[in-house]
Amino acid sequence: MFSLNGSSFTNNSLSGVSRCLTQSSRRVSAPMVVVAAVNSNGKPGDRNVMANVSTESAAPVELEAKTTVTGGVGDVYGEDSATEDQSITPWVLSVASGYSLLRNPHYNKGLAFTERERDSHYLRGLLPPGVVNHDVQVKKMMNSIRQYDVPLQRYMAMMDLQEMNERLFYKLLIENVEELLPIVYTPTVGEACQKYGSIFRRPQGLFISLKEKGKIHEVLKNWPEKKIQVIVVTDGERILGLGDLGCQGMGIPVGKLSLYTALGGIRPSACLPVTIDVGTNNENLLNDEFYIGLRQRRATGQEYAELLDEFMYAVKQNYGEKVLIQFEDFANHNAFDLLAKYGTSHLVFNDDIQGTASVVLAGLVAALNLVGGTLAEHTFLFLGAGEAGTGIAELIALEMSKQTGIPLEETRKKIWMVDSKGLIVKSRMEMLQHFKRPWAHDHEPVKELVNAVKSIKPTVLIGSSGAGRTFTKEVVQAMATFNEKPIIFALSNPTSQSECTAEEAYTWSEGRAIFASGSPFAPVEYKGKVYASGQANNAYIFPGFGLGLIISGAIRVHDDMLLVASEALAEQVSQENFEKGLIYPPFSNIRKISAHIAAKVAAKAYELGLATRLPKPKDLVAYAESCMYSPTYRSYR
Ligand SMILES: NC(=O)C1=CN([C@@H]2O[C@H](COP(=O)(O)OP(=O)(O)OC[C@H]3O[C@@H](n4cnc5c(N)ncnc54)[C@H](OP(=O)(O)O)[C@@H]3O)[C@@H](O)[C@H]2O)C=CC1
Ligand SMILES: CC(=O)C(=O)O
Ligand SMILES: [Mg+2]
Repeated sequence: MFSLNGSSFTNNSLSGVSRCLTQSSRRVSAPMVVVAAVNSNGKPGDRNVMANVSTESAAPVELEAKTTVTGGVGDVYGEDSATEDQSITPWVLSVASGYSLLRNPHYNKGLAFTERERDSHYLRGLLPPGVVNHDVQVKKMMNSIRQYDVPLQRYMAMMDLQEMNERLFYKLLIENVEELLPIVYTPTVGEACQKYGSIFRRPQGLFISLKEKGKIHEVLKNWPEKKIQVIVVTDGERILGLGDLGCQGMGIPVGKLSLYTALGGIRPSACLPVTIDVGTNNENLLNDEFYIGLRQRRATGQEYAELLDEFMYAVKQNYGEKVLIQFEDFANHNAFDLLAKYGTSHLVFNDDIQGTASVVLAGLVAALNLVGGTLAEHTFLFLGAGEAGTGIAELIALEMSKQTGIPLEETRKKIWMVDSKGLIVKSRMEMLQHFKRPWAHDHEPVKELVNAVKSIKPTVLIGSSGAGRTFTKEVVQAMATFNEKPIIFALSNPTSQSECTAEEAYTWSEGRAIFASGSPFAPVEYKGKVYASGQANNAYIFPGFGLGLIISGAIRVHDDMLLVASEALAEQVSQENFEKGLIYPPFSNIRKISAHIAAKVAAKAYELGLATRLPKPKDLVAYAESCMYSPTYRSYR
């Protein structure tokens, strides 16, 4: 659905085949496009009102008298109150048809338009005569994508499809999720971000740079959709384990939001990808003639804080209290502060700190079925004490504390961390960033990971360093000497940054490791047995988590919601999965999993008094499922 400003009116106006709806109230069941929507008398909110009458659904929609084009009732566009010397903008609601219908990704069905639709929507001659159904289109598209050997080419083919036929894109992704997730998400999305400047074609989200300071509220209105429910925002400073990619980080919010739709059932039109561009400290990008972002070093301090603050309040002003803002891939020197600052005023969620914590805790709870013991009986060692590492550690400590009644300060002592300077110990306290301090325990300094492993003797080793191949043979072998079944998570993305490969984990532990990684690895054969590893990635959590917040109308995120999301995910691991050594369920079941996560998160929101959608539905799983977007084609009258 497009609501276009004056400048794009010509491109999208519907030529001779357009028909205007001028009655004050009528049923509409054809694809509708707002072709001109310019604030007529400078009345704030006019464009929002117009967006409300537009709909992506082809289902009949009642247009209330007060929101129709004829003015009069309510005079929402100021047409009646305008004096003769005041100008107003003439605008129409048009039915998308003919060429413009084929160019509209929300409504285009390509060769799946029926004979009747081809007649009634002026499509004759614009399409070849063959008619194929949605299933055949999916089959054909998968064949076509499989022709590409290079993952980045597959990524670009998927992006082209998303811009051409949205429902085909989502059907393809949902039905082939295990094959396509590594394309639209990690690892390929990492390469796409590195090359985003060269492959950039059309806007997939909003770029908000320092140039837009003071105008962010207006910039948000340039986005064609008005009913936004989820925003994923990055400032591009820590893109996966690839570092500062500046404005090119846009691939991440775009990818995450396509998973919100495919995996969590959030309507595509309700998703808004945003990249905040405050510059980059990446010299290669600054010197790259094809770089698409601001060519300056990163703004920091007050300048940074002011831009972010303006953004956060403009979002609330535009989309209301209940829009979910997911912070993604910020550097840790901003991420923790932003979460703390806006956690009390906005519905915010940091995927790297909180989503990752929830998915890893789920994997650990499931792994206990294979190794035995309770969480509190295990000892944890992390390589990497940043957002992911300390976020996971805190949630494990919280869960241990809830299970045992032991205070949090005590349960934290079961968790150790190594950063780039070595083991985090009390003697380093003064020099530590605030988020590392709870993990500084009594121990002599240790520089190398392998020595920390030998000294602490963890049962669980978690890599969250962004540094590839740091779980060496010696490290994995050490884990395997004092653990019958060492639990090893190599969380760093993309694949190049994984702390070890699946093959290394199984081979060096002689097939005994319980292994999961952030980016997927193919099954490994070791001594005649095949080992399939799980993907410990926050993609299991955030789509269902966000859905739960939305369906309950939650106004704040609470740690207990992360715990129940974890529990819901762990419950979805079947006996059959365990028998294969898996601690996560297959992604092919993800929509069912997301509905369960959503139901538990929503239930917790109601319990905590944070839900605003009343009354509470009786069966939250069924309700969550009923709210999920389906990419099935609609029939156009
Ligand atoms: N699987 C998943 O779902 C997720 C995976 N991740 C991945 O985790 C990684 C880290 O992300 P995040 O925590 O946000 O990043 P941060 O930058 O916040 O933290 C990185 C941490 O790793 C430490 N570190 C870096 N290099 C080394 C090294 N060679 N040896 C020891 N420690 C090292 C850093 O040390 P110091 O503090 O001293 O600089 C820091 O403590 C990324 O690759 C990201 O893709 C993140 C979120 C979710
Ligand atoms: C998965 C993810 O969020 C990350 O690697 O940053
Ligand atoms: Mg991330």
